[in-house]
Amino acid sequence: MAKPVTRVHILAKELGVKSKVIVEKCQAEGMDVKNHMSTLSAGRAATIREWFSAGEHKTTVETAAPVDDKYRVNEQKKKTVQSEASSEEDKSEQQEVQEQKAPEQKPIPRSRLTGKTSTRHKTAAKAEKPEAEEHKPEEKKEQTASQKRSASDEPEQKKTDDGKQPQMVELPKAEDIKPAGPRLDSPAPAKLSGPKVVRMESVHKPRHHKKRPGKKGEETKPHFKKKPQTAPQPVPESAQPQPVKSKKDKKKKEHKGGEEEKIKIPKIAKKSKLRGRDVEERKARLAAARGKKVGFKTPRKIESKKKGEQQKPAEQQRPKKASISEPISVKSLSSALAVKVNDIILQLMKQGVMANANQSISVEAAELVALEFGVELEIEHQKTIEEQISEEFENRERNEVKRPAIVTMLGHVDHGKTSLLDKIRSASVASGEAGGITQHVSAYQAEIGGKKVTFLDTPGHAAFTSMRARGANMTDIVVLVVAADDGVMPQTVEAIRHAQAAEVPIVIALNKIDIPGVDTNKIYGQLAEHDLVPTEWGGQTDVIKTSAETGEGISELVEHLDLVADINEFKADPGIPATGWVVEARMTSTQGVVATVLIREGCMKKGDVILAGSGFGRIRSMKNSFGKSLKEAKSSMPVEVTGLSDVPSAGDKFFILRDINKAQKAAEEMKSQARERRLSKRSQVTLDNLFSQIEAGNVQELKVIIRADVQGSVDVLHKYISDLTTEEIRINIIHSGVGGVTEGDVVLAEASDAVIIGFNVVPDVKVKQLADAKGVDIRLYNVIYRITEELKDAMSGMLAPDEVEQTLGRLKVRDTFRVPGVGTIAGCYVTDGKVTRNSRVRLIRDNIVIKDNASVDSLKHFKEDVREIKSGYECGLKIAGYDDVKVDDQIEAYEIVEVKRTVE
Ligand SMILES: Nc1nc2c(ncn2[C@@H]2O[C@H](COP(=O)(O)OP(=O)(O)OP(=O)(O)O)[C@@H](O)[C@H]2O)c(=O)[nH]1
Repeated sequence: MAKPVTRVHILAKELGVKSKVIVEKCQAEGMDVKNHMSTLSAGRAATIREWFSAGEHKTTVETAAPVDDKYRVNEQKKKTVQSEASSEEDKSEQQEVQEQKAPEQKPIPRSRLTGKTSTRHKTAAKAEKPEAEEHKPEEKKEQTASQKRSASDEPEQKKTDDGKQPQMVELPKAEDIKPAGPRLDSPAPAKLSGPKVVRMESVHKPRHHKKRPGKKGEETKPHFKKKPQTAPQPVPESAQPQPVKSKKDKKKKEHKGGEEEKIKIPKIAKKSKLRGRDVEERKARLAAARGKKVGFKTPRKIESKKKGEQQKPAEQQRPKKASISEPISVKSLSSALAVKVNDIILQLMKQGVMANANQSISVEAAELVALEFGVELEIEHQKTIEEQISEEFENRERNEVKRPAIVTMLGHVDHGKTSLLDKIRSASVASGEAGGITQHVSAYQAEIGGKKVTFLDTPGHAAFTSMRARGANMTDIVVLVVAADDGVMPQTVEAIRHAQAAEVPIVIALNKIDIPGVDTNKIYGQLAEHDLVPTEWGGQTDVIKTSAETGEGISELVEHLDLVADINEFKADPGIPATGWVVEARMTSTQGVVATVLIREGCMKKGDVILAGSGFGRIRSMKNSFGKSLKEAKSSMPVEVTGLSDVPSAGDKFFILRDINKAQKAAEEMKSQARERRLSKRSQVTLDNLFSQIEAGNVQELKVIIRADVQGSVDVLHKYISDLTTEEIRINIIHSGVGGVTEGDVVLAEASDAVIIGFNVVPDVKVKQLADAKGVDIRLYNVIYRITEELKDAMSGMLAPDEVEQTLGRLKVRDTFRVPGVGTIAGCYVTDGKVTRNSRVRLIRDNIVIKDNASVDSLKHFKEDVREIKSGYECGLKIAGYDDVKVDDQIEAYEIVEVKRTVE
């Protein structure tokens, strides 16, 4: 659906110029346009189009100072912009060719040129149709000639692109064209009021930019409906008829007669007055036109424009610009926009956002609402106290010294992570650490042979990644544990991806080396396949052979990790007040809140004021990972502290502060912000918002996770998707694998801001729920070209998922019945949602799609035909045209719904 307004970057894309150029030009002309995200009314957009269109869109008064020719978009340039294939070099060559050609073309009226007809010609032709009817046969002839020429121009055009020969051929022929008189089917010229309008709006640029991408085989993919391109109908000015006798049109005719320059000069002098009136008039016309045709404009606006001066008091009071600070609640938006809360709730509902007055909404939702009410919304990001404190800590002067490395162990199940950690810890105890192993701890510092290393014992890859997702990049090094008797297994690969995504050094612990007959070379080969070429093979990855059983290689591993810390210069100032992360925290009945924190840098003492997430207080007690009471702890040390007022979350930052009141204020603020955050949606990169994120400079790299039914598909997708990398955006496939989308994929996608592409696979219900909760975009396909098409469209801001699949329910096949003459009936149990007679269904076996997009032939409850069956009931279902249903198969019921786009 078209929108009443647009944004600078969208218009820039359309015109093929940089947003910055438009912004600068607008500012120079006194328009209130701030940046590439600024909204533009349709009137303004039309004015800007004219500035940048080298005379094609004659829609506004000629009041603005001319745009520098290099920014004007002529036909040739537009073509270049649209053509994805053309390189920067081509562009500059093309410009050169045009510049050389320009003096030749100048004296020739545009209407005489063959090739593509400009919008202006179309207008002229339309306006003069009645008289032209008399010359129809002649015109038809001309049309055919033009068509031929236009077709033959294509190769000529290409030559130009190659820099061999410029376009605009057959100019003399065009002079022969003498179409005269208007055509019958032309609409009557618009009658407008307003004395200062020099030229009328004649041809609208198609407003609908968001359409489904074209199907395979189509040469081009128009993103909006173009009027069928008829043959060019150039109308020489001399032959133009004058059907309208009004003064205004006479004036218009004068302009067409080539006296534009003369008229421009006095208009420039009256610039500001004219612009205001003209823009207002244009807005009114466009609003009225839209209201009639598509009716998406709010009735309020149309009415107010119809009434002219008599605006409603509420609208009069409404500001043109408003600012608001995050988090944005419906109430605060209501007062900022001067719009009733109920009206805002209504607009949000139209966007599919359900919120009450006190609820927080996302920035995007707020911007869209503001847009609907014609208010430009500025979002002020107020620094939270935590951010202020964090900044203060970052900006402190430092006297840095080496600190122990912080290490996380990852690897396949049963490859020996826990055994290795236990061994290191007991070796550490044996090597003189006081106390004893009293309990299982989530982090501890080992000291073997004078080398200190801190180990984080996270429960799995997901925890490691979700910590990272929260900004808690606690780990300096990942130790990848690979059992020598088992080699690289699926979870090892997953761990490699997580570690690679975290961009931390990876050290391999080749464990269980004590087991006889292990083939290390085979494992090296497997590791090399995942870009981890061992140093023994001349690569960069260190492999330490260990045995948690015999203790072999343990001290070597610790020494090596210490060395990596040296090489990577993990440094910190041990003297400044400490800061770091919360590793885990719990409430106990005896000690209150007990939190294990990891000091990233600095020093903390018993009695210090601590702020950790929503908790604050004075440190009552402090213990090391062996249960020994401490008075002081330094960089890279994990310690257990008590004294916090509230249980912080794992991954929260902590700070040692001087002022307890400041700590209390910050903790309270964080508590309320955490609540607000939970309520408003997280803005994860999705294909829908990809373009706006690229434009805003938030994304230079699109991270993708691929899941497919077979390895062959994974390989093909790898190639196709990697090939989409452009100058503006790089595609980075961070993980790929065979089988359904897993929870691990979703966690990885969330942490890395990646999009998941599934080919012939589906996520199970739990995974889907997780993805929804985390705002992770899972895109499912069953045709490869659709993937590349949609990615391309997303990257160019043209994605139009106006048809969206909506899952209705899931069924489990409990039994199958063969009915002669009918086929196989699946005896199903609806485990989730519902299935209807009109649903589309897909058959899934082991998370792999076996049959998709099938319809339901029959749906029965016992012997009765039914329209739908809800969760908890059994049914007999026949999939149309498919009989290979097996017990334990899953059937997913879904429907395709049209969803209004909300993407900018
Ligand atoms: N022979 C031998 N066995 C080992 C070694 N390390 C671990 N094991 C055995 O391997 C099994 C699994 O070890 P764990 O330490 O529990 O493995 P894990 O990777 O922590 O497993 P999860 O915590 O389930 O992921 C246990 O029976 C250990 O005794 C080793 O170096 N040599």
